[in-house]
Amino acid sequence: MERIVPIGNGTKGAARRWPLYGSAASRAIERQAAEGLPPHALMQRAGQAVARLARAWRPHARRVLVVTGGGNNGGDGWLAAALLQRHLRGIPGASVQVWPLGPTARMPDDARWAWAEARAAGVDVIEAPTPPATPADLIIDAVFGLGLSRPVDGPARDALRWLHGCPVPTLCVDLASGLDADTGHWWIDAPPQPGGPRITLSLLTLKSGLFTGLGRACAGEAIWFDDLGVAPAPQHAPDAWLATPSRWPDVPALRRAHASHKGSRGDVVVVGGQLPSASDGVGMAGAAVLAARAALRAGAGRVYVGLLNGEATLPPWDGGQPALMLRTAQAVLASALPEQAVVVAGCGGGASMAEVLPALLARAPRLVLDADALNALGPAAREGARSPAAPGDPWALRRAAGWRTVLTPHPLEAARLLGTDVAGVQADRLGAARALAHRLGATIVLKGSGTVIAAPDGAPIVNASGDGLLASAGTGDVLAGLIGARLAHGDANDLPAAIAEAVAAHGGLTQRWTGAWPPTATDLLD
Ligand SMILES: NC(=O)C1=CN([C@@H]2O[C@H](COP(=O)(O)OP(=O)(O)OC[C@H]3O[C@@H](n4cnc5c(N)ncnc54)[C@H](O)[C@@H]3O)[C@@H](O)[C@H]2O)[C@@H](O)CC1
Repeated sequence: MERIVPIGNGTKGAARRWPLYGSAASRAIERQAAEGLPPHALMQRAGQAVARLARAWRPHARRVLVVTGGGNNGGDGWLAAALLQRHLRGIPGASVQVWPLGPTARMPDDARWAWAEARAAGVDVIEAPTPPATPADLIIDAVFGLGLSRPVDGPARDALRWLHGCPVPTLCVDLASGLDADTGHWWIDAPPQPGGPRITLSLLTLKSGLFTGLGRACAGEAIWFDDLGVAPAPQHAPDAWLATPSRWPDVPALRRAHASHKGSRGDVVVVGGQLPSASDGVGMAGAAVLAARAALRAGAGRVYVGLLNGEATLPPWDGGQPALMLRTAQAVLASALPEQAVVVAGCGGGASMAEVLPALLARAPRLVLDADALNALGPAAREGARSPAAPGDPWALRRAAGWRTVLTPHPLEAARLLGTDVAGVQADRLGAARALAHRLGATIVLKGSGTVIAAPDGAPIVNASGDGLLASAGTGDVLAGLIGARLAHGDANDLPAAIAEAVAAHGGLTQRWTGAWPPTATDLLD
């Protein structure tokens, strides 16, 4: 059994790249494993793993309440109840209660066997928890696991509303009941944020839905994994990969490179940051500066900022990072920078972005499109999807030239590009990122909890770092700058993997934060 998140520093699991599986692949792996094992062996191992983690996490819990559903997730719960009952037997005040939701008569074979074990061990079966509001020291949530793929209503929904609002420490078996294993969609109308301390133990496989969408919000402080002694066969291709913790930017490696110079670290130019015009007075230059500062901070050799809107006066320098080279976007376009540097386009670009985007699409072999660059290309990208071989289609030209294009949409920007809405994107983030990558022949970084990095080929990568502290203005600009710097370093051969390193490093910025107040985007770069 290993803890997957939060990611520890230097732990055994830290350097591993974890395969993620959805429900279909998990069931196929389970079927194959079960064929080579004695009856009920997997459920026995699952119940043992649950009981072991329960005891390790809450060693002093005396009153345990196990809430079970009618499938094999419930079976895991029944077996854990049996084992905990045996462990606590004879201890004054100890009790193990099971609250079955729904009839036990139609349970699958494994679960029926586990139910019989629990009854033989003498667990107390109850109809519903009675007040007080904290009926136990520990709750085990074993209602739904892989088997949930539709909304929950009726008594089960009421029970889950109670369970998820309960302040008692809760161990979720496989998945928090209500979470979709494939997508991280939440199937009940209760808040996904738990009412008390919570952890999740994923069994047999790590499910994709644990790490994106509402997965992390529902799973609690930690996600643990027990493979039940099963190694998936090669034919079971992962649906996604969990990103490894990032060692980038690798400061010791930069230190060792005695013979390097700023030119060998690569150039980044950020094009965006609309300056306020006399007519509208709206300026967004800070966004481009943030992206540029992030690129510089992450080790890019030279970083330029091409600000939009020539009417306004260009600030002479950035007082916070005087090493940045400020100029107008027109001056950038008049130079060879679009061809030679990694171009990060869009941060704070406003409506003016549309004027420079066609030139950047046509000229920049390494292009990161963020924010207003994405807004500027919305209809064009959709048009490209309908007729990808249309003459002059920049996407077809970029693909043919083997140029690198990275899009970093948040869910609303992705929804615009896909012609859907935010709910549609969030309901299946892996699918949305993959669809966009296929459509444009580009690499997509779909931001949000569990950022998804999807290329046209191969399984997507899901980022595991970061937390709610990233939900503030400017952090997206910082991410775009970090991706630019990562691509500027010459060794980004595996593009999605390289981008995943930048995304992981971005998430890691909040992990370092120890302040009493939430950080601003600028604070994260200090
Ligand atoms: N069979 C085994 O040996 C193993 C089973 N495992 C466990 O088994 C789980 C999968 O078991 P199942 O396939 O039985 O699925 P679940 O136990 O997740 O759910 C199936 C049950 O939920 C009901 N259900 C589904 N959606 C519902 C809804 N919206 N409203 C009300 N009821 C609903 C179904 O009618 C069925 O009774 C895994 O998540 C894992 O916890 C693992 O421990 C691996 C080993």
